[in-house]
Amino acid sequence: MVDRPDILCIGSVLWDMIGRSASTMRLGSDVPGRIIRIPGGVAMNIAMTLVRFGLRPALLTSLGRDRDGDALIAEAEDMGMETVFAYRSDDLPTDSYMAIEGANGLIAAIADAHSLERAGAKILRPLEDGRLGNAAAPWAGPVALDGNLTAELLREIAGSPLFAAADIRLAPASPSKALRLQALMGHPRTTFYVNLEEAGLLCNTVFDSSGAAARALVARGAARALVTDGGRETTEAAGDRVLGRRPPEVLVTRVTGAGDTFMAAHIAAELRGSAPEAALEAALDAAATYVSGDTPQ
Ligand SMILES: Nc1ncnc2c1ncn2[C@@H]1O[C@H](COP(=O)(O)OP(=O)(O)OP(=O)(O)O)[C@@H](O)[C@H]1O
Ligand SMILES: O=c1[nH]cc([C@@H]2O[C@H](CO)[C@@H](O)[C@H]2O)c(=O)[nH]1
Repeated sequence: MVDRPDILCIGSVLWDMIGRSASTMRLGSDVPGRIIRIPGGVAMNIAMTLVRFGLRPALLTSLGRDRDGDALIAEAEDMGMETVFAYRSDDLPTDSYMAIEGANGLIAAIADAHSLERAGAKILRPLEDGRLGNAAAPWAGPVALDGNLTAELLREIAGSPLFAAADIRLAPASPSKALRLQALMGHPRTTFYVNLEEAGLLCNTVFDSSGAAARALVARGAARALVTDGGRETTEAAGDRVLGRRPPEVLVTRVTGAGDTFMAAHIAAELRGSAPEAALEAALDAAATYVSGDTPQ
């Protein structure tokens, strides 16, 4: 018997290959550095952060029946995630992502999430075959949904009875995939977690504050939007309700992963029953602690 997970993480679970160099890099650079392979993909990154906040996430993703897939399953199990609902494909390989980071930041990255895209709705089977729900009694808990899914599958999810009772928390995968999230505009139970740039992409403009961005997302049909803006004010908007809070002032030692930390801490606080103000403050506190480097990565 499988215990009911606290939350479903739906989307990319893959291997990140990250090449890092202390040199400033440009097109054509060939420099010494380090290359590491770590679990990644937006759904996996969110799941890893949710585990840090004491939740047990289940992964709904596509993995090959290959060594890379087996190794990812083992890593996820070790971290305390539920992996039995992951779709294992006989013919599609496990996905991967490759990034080059220089002293001057991310130089370039390629996300090969083709297997996830080709698997399509197969990753959602546990939501309809009774293991996690079915059309008559759909999953009624939280779902972290990742913008690596194709726009077509996201549109299908938006109209599906399988998600009619779900509390959807949506996260973008990359600026180039931000527009895919538009499929969930108008969905009555979807919360968008985006930064200021992603909010601008979704609204086809450039915002100068999270308040303007969150209000604009709601005007475009988002049931709820949380817009972060680094060390500047974060805003939550839902219907007519707008809540803005400034993050605590801290000395920043790392930034990558701040958005995931904010989202996971906010979800965890709400699942504990916190009111909007307390949940937002808990998420900002957790993200501030994270960016100031007080917690292990
Ligand atoms: N300089 C900072 N001071 C305090 N908190 C910060 C700072 N930068 C980021 N944070 C915290 O992290 C949250 C998310 O930051 P940001 O808006 O940069 O997200 P992001 O761009 O999605 O991050 P990521 O680097 O993970 O992609 C902020 O709302 C804030 O709570
Ligand atoms: O298109 C995508 N780009 C990046 C990611 C993931 O985000 C992290 C980097 O920002 C990294 O873990 C990568 O796998 C993804 O899943 N899809």
